[in-house]
Amino acid sequence: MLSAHLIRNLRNASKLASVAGPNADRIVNVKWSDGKTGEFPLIWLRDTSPDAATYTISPAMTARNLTMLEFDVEQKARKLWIDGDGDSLKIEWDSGVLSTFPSEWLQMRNPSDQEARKRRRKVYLFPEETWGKEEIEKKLKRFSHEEFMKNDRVVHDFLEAVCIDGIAVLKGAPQGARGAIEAIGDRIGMIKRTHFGIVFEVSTKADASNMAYASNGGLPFHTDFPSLSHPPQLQMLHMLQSAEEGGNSLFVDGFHVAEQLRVENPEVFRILTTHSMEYIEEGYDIHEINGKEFRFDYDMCARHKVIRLNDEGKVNKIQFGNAMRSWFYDCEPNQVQNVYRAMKTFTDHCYQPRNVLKFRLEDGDTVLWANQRLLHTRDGFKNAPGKSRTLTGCYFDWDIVKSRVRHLRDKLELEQNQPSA
Ligand SMILES: C[N+](C)(C)CCCC(=O)O
Ligand SMILES: O=C(O)CCC(=O)C(=O)O
Ligand SMILES: [Fe+2]
Repeated sequence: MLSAHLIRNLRNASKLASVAGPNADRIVNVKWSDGKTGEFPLIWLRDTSPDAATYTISPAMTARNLTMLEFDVEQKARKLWIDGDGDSLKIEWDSGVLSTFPSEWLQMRNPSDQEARKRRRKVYLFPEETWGKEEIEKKLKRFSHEEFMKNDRVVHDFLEAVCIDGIAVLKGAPQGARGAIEAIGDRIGMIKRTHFGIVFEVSTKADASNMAYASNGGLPFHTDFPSLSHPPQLQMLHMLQSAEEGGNSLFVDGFHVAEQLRVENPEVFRILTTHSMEYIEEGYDIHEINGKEFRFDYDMCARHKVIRLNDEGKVNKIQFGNAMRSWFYDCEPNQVQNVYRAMKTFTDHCYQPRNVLKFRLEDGDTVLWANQRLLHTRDGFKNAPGKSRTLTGCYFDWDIVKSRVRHLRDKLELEQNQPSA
């Protein structure tokens, strides 16, 4: 569904004035009464025609009925005309199918309108705004846990903040309430299960399966699970019992650090974006599933770059963790020293005070962040007598988180909502 706001804007816009073509490139040219124009590929108009023969649209599904196997990509139109006093474009196809395209439907999707294309790209929710310490301290968004649990708008705003800043905080769940992480997880959608279970507990334990469980010490900056080729994209931690002293949470925006290196140390940037590094994680974790203890043995191994770039050269993934880094470099021995220098410089940048966000999770606070973008850690801590610092945590993937944001934009009729079919 389209937001009332968007529909109003488009309705107010203008009427269709004329249609011409298709031309030799099979483009249909449309003009609106306010002078705007649109170039619509004929075959695209057939393929996306908003009619019941072309699409099945029900509350449970939006899907195209046409199959590519049977679809004639050279098909022609018998007749094209502007109908209803400029309200719609009508096309009668050779096959006999009749399509009706409302004026606002065409404006919204106009492939030759740069604004329409720009608006559509926002549907992927990739508006990352990278940050250093100063920026994030000003804009880090904190929401009330209680409001999050009962108000959909808060769920939307919280998750949207995570899309943009890569991190946001929920304050003040009922203290010591086990189950808070599951309840938040249910509000978001689906928790991503890993070899540490659905929900894990961070506390100092015997036979630790991870460095975070091994001592009250601090940890080095890391992303979780560099041992995986597809590590969870988001991580959440909820503080059940905070330490008496220390145990602060630290975050650094890996995308920001990567961009700094690109400018300030191009050789290090080159090595980290071209040389793959291997990570291993061998051991077992005992966790609970449906009230029963479950032992999972694993032998994880993955190889990837610390900084991964997409096809356009934009930084789109950070993965690094010193605890799981392996011994294998798969390069000539004389290159290894420089790989170490690069990892060292990357780490030094992560720790530079201009880059680090540090705060304390109080009992009942929760933080959700982008695990393939931010590196995180905690500093060492001292427990209050008879108490043990304890957090619970879980993971998510972007598809679920972003789906929730889009769904809420639709349900709450927010301005940013976009059409599906
Ligand atoms: C938080 N925990 C222990 C469930 C997983 C940590 C993964 C890592 O150290 O990379
Ligand atoms: O103890 C903490 O605050 C965080 C530990 C950690 O790195 C994790 O749970 O992934
Ligand atoms: Fe971690």
